[in-house]
Amino acid sequence: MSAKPPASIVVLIGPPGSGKTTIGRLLAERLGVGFRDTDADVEAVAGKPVSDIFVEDGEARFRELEHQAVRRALSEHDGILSLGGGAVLNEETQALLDGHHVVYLQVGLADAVQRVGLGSARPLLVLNPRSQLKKLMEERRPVYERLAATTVVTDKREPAELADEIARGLPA
Ligand SMILES: Nc1ncnc2c1ncn2[C@@H]1O[C@H](COP(=O)(O)OP(=O)(O)O)[C@@H](O)[C@H]1O
Ligand SMILES: O=C(O)C1=C[C@@H](OP(=O)(O)O)[C@@H](O)[C@H](O)C1
Ligand SMILES: [Mg+2]
Repeated sequence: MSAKPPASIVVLIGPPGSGKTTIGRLLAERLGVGFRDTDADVEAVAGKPVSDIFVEDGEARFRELEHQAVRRALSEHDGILSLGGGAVLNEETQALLDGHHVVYLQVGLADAVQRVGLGSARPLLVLNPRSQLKKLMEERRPVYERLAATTVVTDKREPAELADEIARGLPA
């Protein structure tokens, strides 16, 4: 019996508010493939929302669960995988992305702030979302750029239009 070939997965990375979850879902619908999101997978394993994991178990525990979620999704899944914005800070997670098609959704500070709003769903952004986002975007930009095969600027553009553009640019 032949071994199963490695799954071909498109991985979306970028800061909070870049649209990874929204565009990943749309892209999967257009391509007729499965969609997974590491935040949803972590929540399913932990049995509680990301914000509760941060408060009750701490960020370090969230990052462990997140790394395990990326590993599991990359080994089981075949389709589109959206990561949480901070997942790529882990060097072991970065290594797992090797061989997959990584798309970086770029967003400027103004659009990102507007998109994440003032909700408490993203615990890192609860206090002063604008300055927190600015800091984490500056710190992470080089990592996103290094890992990406494709970069898509999302400012002032509709998710549907972006999903179409990404679909057209994927390797055959
Ligand atoms: N290109 C876009 N234009 C306008 N709003 C967007 C766009 N992409 C996402 N959004 C909105 O911004 C919010 C955050 O999007 P989400 O997909 O959760 O981002 P991420 O997963 O990267 O944090 C959602 O309310 C979503 O509807
Ligand atoms: O950037 C981050 O460190 C985080 C981003 C969030 O996901 P999104 O990027 O999908 O908002 C979520 O994983 C958690 O709140 C931490
Ligand atoms: Mg998301």
